[in-house]
This record gives sequence, C-alpha cells and structure tokens, in this order.
Amino acid sequence: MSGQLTLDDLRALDERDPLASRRARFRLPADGVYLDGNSLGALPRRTPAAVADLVENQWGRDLISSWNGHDWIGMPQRLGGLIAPLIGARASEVIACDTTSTNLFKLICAAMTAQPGRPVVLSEPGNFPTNLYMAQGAVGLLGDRVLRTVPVDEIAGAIDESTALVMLTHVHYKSGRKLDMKAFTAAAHAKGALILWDLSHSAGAVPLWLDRNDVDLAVGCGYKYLNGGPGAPAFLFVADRLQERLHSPLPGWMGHDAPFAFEDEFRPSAGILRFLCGTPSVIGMAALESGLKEFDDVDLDALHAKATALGGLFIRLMDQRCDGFGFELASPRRGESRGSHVSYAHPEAYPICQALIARGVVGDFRAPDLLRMGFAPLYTSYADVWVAVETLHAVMHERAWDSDMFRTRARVT
Ligand SMILES: Cc1ncc(COP(=O)(O)O)c(C=O)c1O
Ligand SMILES: Nc1c(O)cccc1C(=O)C[C@H](N)C(=O)O
Repeated sequence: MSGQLTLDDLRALDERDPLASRRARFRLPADGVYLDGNSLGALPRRTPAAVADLVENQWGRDLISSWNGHDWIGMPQRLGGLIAPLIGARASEVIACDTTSTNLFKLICAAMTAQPGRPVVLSEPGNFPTNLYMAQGAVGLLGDRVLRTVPVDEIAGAIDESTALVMLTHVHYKSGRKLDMKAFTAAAHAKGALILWDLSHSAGAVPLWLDRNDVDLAVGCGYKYLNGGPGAPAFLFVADRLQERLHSPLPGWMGHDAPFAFEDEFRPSAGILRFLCGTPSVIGMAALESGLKEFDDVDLDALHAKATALGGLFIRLMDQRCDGFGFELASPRRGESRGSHVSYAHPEAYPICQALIARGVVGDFRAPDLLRMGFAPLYTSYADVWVAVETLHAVMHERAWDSDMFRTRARVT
C-alpha cells in the first residue's frame, strides 16, 4: 500500500487478517481502543470461568487434594511448557514463577556466583528500573561485584574478561527498540560471559528463538502480551546446558529435590525446578494458564508479522495526520528494529495521553515526555490504529489536552 492510507485500506487488512477471529476471545472496551496490552494485557473471555472453576470446584470442593488431583503442584512447569514455544525454548528450560523482579535477582546472583573471577554485571543506563535495582541489590549483597552501565550501542565493545553477565532488555520499554539477540549473545559468549535477556515486552508479540540463538538466561512478565492478568506470575528460562551449574540465591523448599522429605539441608532439584522458591500462586497461575491458551494453534509468523504491521501503519498514519503537532518519533522506524509498541516524544505527552484516554483511546505515558501505544497482535485490529490516530488528530487540532483536568498526575501512570 503506497500513498495516502484510508480507513477502507485498514478494514481490508482486518478482513484478510488470519488472526482476526481471536479478537472476539477478549473482553475489550465497546466504544474505545485499547493500546496498552504491553503493560496489562486484556482479559480473555474464558479466564473468569477458568479462575472461578479453580476457586469453586478445586479449592472450594476438593481442597488440599487439589495439589495432586488438579496438579496445582505441577503448574510452574506446565505453564513453562506453554510459554516455551512462544520464546523458542524447550519445555525443560522454562518455568512460571514469582515476579520478573524476583526472577531477575535469582538469575543475576546465580550467574555471578558461578563465575567468581568475573566481578561485573554489564547493562545499559535507562534499562527498565527494576532490572538495574535488582542488579544493584545483587552486587551489594555478593560483595566485590559491580553493576556497570554503558550505552547499548557500546555494550558489545565493553564486554571483557571481567564481565560475568550481560543483562539486556530485548525490547526497550520506552523506545520499543528491539536488540539483535543473536549478535549480543554471541558478543557475550566470545568473551566467556553469560547473557540474561528480559523478554517482558517481547514474549507473545515478537519472534524469539532462545535456543537457536544460544541464549543462557531469560525472564519475562506474564501480564503483558501473555494476558495473565494483573500481577500474573512471571517466567524464567535457564538453558538446559547451564541448569546444573547454576544455583538460586533463594533456595526455597519448592526448589528442593524432595520438598516433602522436609530435610534440613537444601539439595537442589535437578533441572529447571531448582529455580522455584516458594508455593506457587495458584489462582494467578490459573489466570495465566487461561491467557496462554489463547496462543493455542496461533501461527507465530502471522502473529509477529501483524505486530510489525500494526506499528508500521501507526507510524505512517501519524506522518499523514499528526505532522506539525510537535510529535517526534522515539521508536525505530524500521519494523525489523522495533518491538510491538511505538512511542512519540512530545512536551505535553501527559495531558495528551489523558485527553486521549478520556476519548476512549488507551495508551500510556512514560516520563518524562513519551506517549506510548502498544499493539497486541492477538486482539488489536488494523481499524483500531486508524481510530487511535484520528482521535489523536482531533485532540491536537482542538487542543483538547490543554486543560488543568488532564494535568494532574495519577499515582500509576
Ligand atoms: C522490561 C521490564 N522488566 C520488568 C518489569 C516488571 O517487573 P515486575 O513484574 O517484577 O514488576 C517490567 C514492567 O513492569 C518491564 O517492562
Ligand atoms: N507492572 C506494572 C504495574 O504493576 C503497574 C503499572 C504498570 C506496570 C507495568 O507493567 C509497566 C511496564 N512494565 C512498562 O513498560 O512501563
């Protein structure tokens, strides 16, 4: 499609979209457009019944026998098995557990203690804050270790024999820039370092081939594109080849080789289970399992192609309709270098975002000046992109954002 895009062009794309029928499986605003699935994924329609079944019929009726009878105890592994194909990993390498922050801490400590002669964790300034905070906490506790941050384009050159771990986020939460997983992983390995990827903004939208790229470690959120619900369990990946070498700094009983032997000494389980800590959050797991089932039979190539196309069309329509309003593209223009969200810098991004939300278009604001729109390929339609840009055009043209009502900052932005 060249030249000016029209609503009919986007409707035609929806008609041809092999994923179009998936949209009906989610609860979405009746008269609005939800473009924040990269922060909190939408509710799958079957999740309330799945959670109710667990609460009513499993917890409510079968009580404690459900740990075996409904395999609650196997949930971290079972859900790991559902996540594995989405990230190009083997089922034996993935578990659902804890939060992304906690999983980062576990894997940073595990990687550092396995390489005592290498004191450095290397990351980029402006990485998602929890990643940097968890590394700061880990190096502080371990002693004689440091977190070093260098701009992402200088990372490859900064890896040396002192580097134990390179910790990067695959798709940046602000810019949406997608890093070359294969190249960074190879650069870390060339100097004998391990690499830890945060896949929070990638899993469920962006192609991921952890095994093919020889990735060592990874984590990611369950509540974004995986649609697990607020505070859903996160996931953790450790390559099979490393599992026996690495040890969790939080060796809880669920990671023990025989939790129900109740021994005094910790003996790590074989395989990925050693990275579990405490009892799984079963109700949260049920919601995440239901969210993951929405990927059943999804053609991942089609999913990824749609994610790129939605963002690309958003950028084209912004060029077409919102030029001259002071927006600056803060994401890569090339689809291959972008994840599934697009950000624009604008000095009035906060009130603009609020004015958009008031008109039913939900994106988000990222301080200090970014308006961010996330495109969840399972349920965002091409026509949604049109509505979002037309609404933004109206908000800007009418200066609807220029009101005190939209300037008060909420606690969560
Ligand atoms: C890249 C990245 N890592 C981690 C997190 C969050 O971790 P947690 O679920 O522990 O709050 C987020 C979002 O909140 C994120 O965007
Ligand atoms: N995890 C969040 C939360 O508990 C409240 C509000 C937002 C979030 C997010 O996920 C933020 C998100 N990681 C981001 O990219 O900005």
